[in-house]
Amino acid sequence: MSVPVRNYTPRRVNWGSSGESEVLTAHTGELDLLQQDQLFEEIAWADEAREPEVERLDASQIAVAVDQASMIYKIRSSSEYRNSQRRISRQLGRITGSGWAHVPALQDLSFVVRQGESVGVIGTNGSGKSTLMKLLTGKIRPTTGEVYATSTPVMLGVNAALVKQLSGRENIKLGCLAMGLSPAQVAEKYEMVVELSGLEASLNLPLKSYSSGMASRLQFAIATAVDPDILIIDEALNTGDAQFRARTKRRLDEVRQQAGCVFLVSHSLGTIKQMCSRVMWIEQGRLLADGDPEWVIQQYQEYTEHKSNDRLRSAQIVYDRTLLQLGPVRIDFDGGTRPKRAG
Ligand SMILES: Nc1ncnc2c1ncn2[C@@H]1O[C@H](COP(=O)(O)OP(=O)(O)OP(=O)(O)O)[C@@H](O)[C@H]1O
Repeated sequence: MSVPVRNYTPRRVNWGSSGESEVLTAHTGELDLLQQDQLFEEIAWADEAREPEVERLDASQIAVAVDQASMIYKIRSSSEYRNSQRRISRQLGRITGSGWAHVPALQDLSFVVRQGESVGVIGTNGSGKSTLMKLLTGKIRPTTGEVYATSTPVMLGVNAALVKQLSGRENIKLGCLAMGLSPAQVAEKYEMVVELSGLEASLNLPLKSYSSGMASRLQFAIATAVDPDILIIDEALNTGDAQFRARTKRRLDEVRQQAGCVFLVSHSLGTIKQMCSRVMWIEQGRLLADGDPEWVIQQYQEYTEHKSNDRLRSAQIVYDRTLLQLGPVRIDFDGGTRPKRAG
């Protein structure tokens, strides 16, 4: 059975005051026309409905499929804000049922990740990376669209519970049991976890004597004991030294070889380059780039450099130019091949 994935490629780009426009197709050399100093006035989808390209995929190779997923958080507005606006808000509230604010976090994301891929996820603060990971684990449901996963992804964050009063050894055993391993499986995995943590010399000490980097390493080592099909790592590797990263890479390679896939969310571009075969850049809630790590990271660095020097227009140009190169994906499933929904 197979899952067709459709690529809609045409987009219309208008730039300059002359109102020139040209339909560009993603993945063509025409994009060279767009030099960095050109001003983009507008980027919009081409209105013309073109026959989509259909790429045939084997469903057994798919780990995760995200289909036009958007996420809007609905939160209560702060009381100070409500108080300062009381008179107006009371009147408005009568009409709109207010007191609630809507925070858009992700907009219309579609992509497919295959078994064996290691995907780096980058983006500036608040761009939507963690929200996407929460969608993948099923912790939250998308406001619109759908997220599918062939098995429940295991999220490894820096906040996994460790007990401060217990030793490293006891934490390994407890942590593995808490993740659902049987005592026999814990015994089987124990040495691997110890080796991966690289903390042999400190394992008899209580956890409260560990540095935050040591604690993160232990968390990481414990979490990878479960051989998850889909592993999500959120920032946990940043604190590790070069030796730890080398060991981690070996373990992640093993996880991938066991037909799994790995998502690594990190602000450490060096770690991402070292570990990942594919990089997604999420910015302002949109999937801006998805592909070769070197290329995506280069665009991202250019963008953040402009931003940090307050060159907002230039940053916007990099944003628009990068978005142009992304071939949007639309997902259709054949009957019976749909993986289960995440969550
Ligand atoms: N529980 C929540 N309720 C309301 N808004 C939220 C919630 N979680 C995240 N947001 C908002 O959603 C947007 C995306 O946040 P998210 O945490 O996904 O970004 P991020 O890329 O992981 O950021 P960072 O790199 O700083 O960790 C932000 O505007 C954030 O304020």
